[in-house]
Amino acid sequence: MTVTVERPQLEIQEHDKKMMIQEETTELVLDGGFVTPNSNAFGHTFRDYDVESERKDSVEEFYKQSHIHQTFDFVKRMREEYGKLNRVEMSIWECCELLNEFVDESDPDLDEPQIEHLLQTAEAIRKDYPDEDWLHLTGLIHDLGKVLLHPSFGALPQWAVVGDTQPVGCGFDESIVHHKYFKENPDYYNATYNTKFGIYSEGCGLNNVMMSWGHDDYMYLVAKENKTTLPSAALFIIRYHSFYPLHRAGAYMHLMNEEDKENLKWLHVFNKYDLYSKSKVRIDVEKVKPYYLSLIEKYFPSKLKW
Ligand SMILES: O[C@H]1[C@H](O)[C@@H](O)[C@H](O)[C@@H](O)[C@H]1O
Ligand SMILES: [Fe+2]
Ligand SMILES: [Fe+2]
Repeated sequence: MTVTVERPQLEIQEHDKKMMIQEETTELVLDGGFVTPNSNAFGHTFRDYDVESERKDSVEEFYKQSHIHQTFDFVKRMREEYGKLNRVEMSIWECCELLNEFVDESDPDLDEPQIEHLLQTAEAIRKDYPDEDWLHLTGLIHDLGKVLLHPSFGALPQWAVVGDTQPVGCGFDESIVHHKYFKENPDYYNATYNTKFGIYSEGCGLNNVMMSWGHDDYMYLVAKENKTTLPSAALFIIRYHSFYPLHRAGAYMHLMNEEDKENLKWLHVFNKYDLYSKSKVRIDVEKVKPYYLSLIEKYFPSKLKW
């Protein structure tokens, strides 16, 4: 398996050298030294949705439900409803703690509580990019939108919160995991939606594209409406990190504008840590907490509307 990542705005010669070496070795050494493992916590390659494993059937059932129910109308309703941000007031850290009880049913690679995943991602980035504090914080918060699973957010079903995302309002690309279940989605037969562009146009910009509803778009809304000072690349990462059809398979590129293309470079960097830092190695929460609290204070108000 070869993973190609572009490290934006930085000298890439060193990186290129490593990429050449990695072809010869079994483990992939990338960027500042993060070693991407060959197999996940269950001993399989990452994001293999077909391999027989203890999570295979439940993950497939998850995508079946998701693909049936994520329609254009559903997404529109959810964006309007949850965009009000009138449910809870809490800090970023309080939200991290709320996630402790949830396990993501869409994930073939991880069955740990979500707070572990947040810290594993953030800490892995921090090692390789010590100066990009905004990217550390992005790692910590990128999945906070999964609080939609919590009773105080209406306890949404997993299919309305997690899993990969894709645009609605245009055709479903073949690269989407378990694509066949879209045949049970009414939009699949809607002539306005089921073409390459659907209701969109060439280069219209992802900001104008409605994405299937879940933790990405929700957390983007929370961060933006609460006036975070994080850079636009951070908001882009939060909003599209589950858009694997785009950032992994290269689908839907025709909808991107120039700004999206710039931001996509950082999403590629981020994705490696999001995906490959998933492991059974625990992080000492109390030890790293002061550092992350200082970042939260730098980039967010003390209480946010959710
Ligand atoms: O199963 C995972 C998980 O839900 C992640 O949080 C999401 O970002 C991924 O796209 C998805 O495949
Ligand atoms: Fe996620
Ligand atoms: Fe994640």
